[in-house]
Amino acid sequence: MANMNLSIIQSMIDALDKPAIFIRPDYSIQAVNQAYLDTYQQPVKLGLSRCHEISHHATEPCDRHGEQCPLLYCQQHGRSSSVVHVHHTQAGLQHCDILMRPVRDDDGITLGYLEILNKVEFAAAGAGVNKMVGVSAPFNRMLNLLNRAASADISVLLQGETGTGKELAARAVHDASQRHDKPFVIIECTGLSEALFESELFGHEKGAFTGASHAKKGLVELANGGTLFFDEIGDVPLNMQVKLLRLLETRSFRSVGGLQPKRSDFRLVCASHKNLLSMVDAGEFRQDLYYRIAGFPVQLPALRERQRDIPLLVEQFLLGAAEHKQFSDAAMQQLCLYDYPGNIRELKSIVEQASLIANDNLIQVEDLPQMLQPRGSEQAEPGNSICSLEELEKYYLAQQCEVFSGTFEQLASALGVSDRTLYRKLHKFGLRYRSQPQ
Ligand SMILES: Nc1ncnc2c1ncn2[C@@H]1O[C@H](COP(=O)(O)OP(=O)(O)OP(=O)(O)O)[C@@H](O)[C@H]1O
Repeated sequence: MANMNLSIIQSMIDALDKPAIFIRPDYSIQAVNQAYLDTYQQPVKLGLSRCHEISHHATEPCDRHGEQCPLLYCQQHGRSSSVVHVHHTQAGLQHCDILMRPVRDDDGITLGYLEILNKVEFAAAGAGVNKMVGVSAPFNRMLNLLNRAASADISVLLQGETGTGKELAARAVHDASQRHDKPFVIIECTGLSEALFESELFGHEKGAFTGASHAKKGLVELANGGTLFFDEIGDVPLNMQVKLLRLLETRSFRSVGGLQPKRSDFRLVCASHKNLLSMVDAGEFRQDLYYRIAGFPVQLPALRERQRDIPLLVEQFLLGAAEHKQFSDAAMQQLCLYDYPGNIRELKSIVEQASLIANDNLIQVEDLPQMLQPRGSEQAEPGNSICSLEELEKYYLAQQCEVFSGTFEQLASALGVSDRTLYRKLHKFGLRYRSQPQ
């Protein structure tokens, strides 16, 4: 590449305050800025060092290790790519949101790729800190979406089964947004009566109703400048949905007993474990409200879709429950095989229970709750955990859904089954492959 072009690119990345490099299609780093050099441990030799050697300490590109390679995506699709990877940095393992763009000359010839890195501060690849913990591909894909949503002021809808971390994700969006130093206000929608709904949300004036001895600000007003989080929005009854819609459309409201309209400037985040679109179809949720709240929908993966994160989460929860204890290999295997209908919350409670039950520092299979005991364990040797072939099949499928990088059809073919059979098996085990047809 002409030196002229390279010096322009160098000046361009020098102007960025985020770590950035310019790489060639063979992954070699041609230009690097100071922020990048400060972030990573390995020294960069221009023209020789390859990006994956610096960020992953790996001799091969990321896609050989089951991660989506942003450079490959740019090459295949001719457009920018964005993905979250876990990198080796001076500060240890860290989630980085990578934005990669092809750089072309005046004739449209691709000169190379610009890679800009953005640390995902609200996630952790190791236990010990109060952050969203995980390293699996479905978890990293979710981080990528949360990070993107956080930087805009768009309304975010978090959908996922109970206990998948929706409230934690809502806080992460707030903490990573420009509103992070303003209030984060939670509205728990389950079980709110109409009267409570209005006075909780909009506040009331003195004497507005019996017992209103003083005026009280509502949650909407308290959230001014910050984020308003509606947890379990699917539980808001239809007659209250109209009032909610009006608030969201105008950002203005009237307190109970008040005459003057008030305004509040808030960022909206909603969560639901129910499928809101099905509720719209069933006439249980207003369609106009759905489109108002679902500016940026994010699906949180179930724990059974991110089995790789279980040992890390277990370590995290042991730190809070019994720091000196650990699970035996057989017990950890059982933990990884279980379904977790209650997701991360259930895992946390299982870890807390088992660590209390274990008499010594090594938590054994026998210390786990009944539903995690291997089938037929009455006949099995103590500590010898045999799992059924069906469990093994589910475990293997869940792993492949996480690491396989091809299409749904390619996954079926790699597993030696038809598309229909794969679809049926995934459905049976409550699993989903990311590019699975609906
Ligand atoms: N990635 C994670 N790392 C560590 N802890 C997590 C993670 N995700 C969730 N948790 C923990 O799991 C528990 C459940 O999380 P949370 O309350 O955010 O789930 P939820 O989806 O909002 O649940 P619900 O649908 O029941 O309201 C909490 O104790 C939370 O701290």
